[in-house]
Amino acid sequence: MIDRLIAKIEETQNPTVVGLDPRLSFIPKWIKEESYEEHGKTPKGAAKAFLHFNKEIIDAIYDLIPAVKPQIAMYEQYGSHGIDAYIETIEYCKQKGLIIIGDIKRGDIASTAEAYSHGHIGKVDIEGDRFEIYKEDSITINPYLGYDSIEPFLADCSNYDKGLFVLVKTSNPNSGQIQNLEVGGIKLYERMGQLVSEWGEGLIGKRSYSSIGAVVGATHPEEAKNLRRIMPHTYFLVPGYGAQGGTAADLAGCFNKDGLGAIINSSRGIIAAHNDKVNQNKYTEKEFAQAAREAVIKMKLDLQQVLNTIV
Ligand SMILES: O=C(O)c1cc(=O)[nH]c(=O)n1[C@@H]1O[C@H](COP(=O)(O)O)[C@@H](O)[C@H]1O
Repeated sequence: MIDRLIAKIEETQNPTVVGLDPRLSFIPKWIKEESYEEHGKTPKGAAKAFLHFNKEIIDAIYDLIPAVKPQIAMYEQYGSHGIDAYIETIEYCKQKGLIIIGDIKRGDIASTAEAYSHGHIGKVDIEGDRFEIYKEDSITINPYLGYDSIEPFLADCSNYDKGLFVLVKTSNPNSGQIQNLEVGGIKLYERMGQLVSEWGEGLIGKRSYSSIGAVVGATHPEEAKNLRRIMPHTYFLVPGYGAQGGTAADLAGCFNKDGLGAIINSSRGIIAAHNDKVNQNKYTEKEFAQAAREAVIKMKLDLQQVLNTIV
């Protein structure tokens, strides 16, 4: 998976992943009204509005970016219709050649983890016939139950060229309550960084990076720099840029000297750019996808400036 992701990052010259985290408040009124008219003001109406919104956003930006990260919670809350919208969003993005990082943050063990793995990145077996269900290329995993919550995914990563992004140092304000505790003379997130690096050793690709990556928040630049040193062969998925306050200056420590090593996520900053205060009155309701495209271009320039200081 990691070699495919790096190839797409190089092709687009853009280490950006756009988070597809739709909310009804971001969706233009005309899309919601069309959907409610056909499907009612119901979970189905909401899920169909998400799908329409996502497709227009993807049409406007797919040529500029290597990857998308749909956040499953936004869809799952609407039950089976939401899950259908999640799956159809992934299929649409795959048709456009994008790498899919499913933000599912699973964290169970043993046979339960194996079921998550088969459903999301492997295949499910029904009486000897095999089916791909969600079709992500990579998924986010919570590792704080230990190796038993990682190991069941490794076979599918290897068999189907898939990957994981494992939470190491998360972007949220209170992540330090647990992740920065001292354990055996180092911080817990540092220990987790060592472990994720070890767990990924069997899945190193041609470009010397592992398909087992790490989630490292842009909002904690010192910790990111520290982790970059601890885990040189681990790709970082970096959320927290933009809406959560992470800036370009905070990102330099996430990259390696080769200009690789990190892919930066922005969700609201791109897909809700038309609602952003700085863009007030700049876009009509019909121009939301154009607003997303312009936000991607702005982010790309911002990231290129960071990369210019590194390589
Ligand atoms: O795993 C993630 O993607 C993630 C980890 C983390 O530490 N912080 C974090 O914000 N995220 C996700 O990244 C996205 C951030 O969205 P914005 O703040 O709107 O850019 C959401 O989907 C979060 O669930």
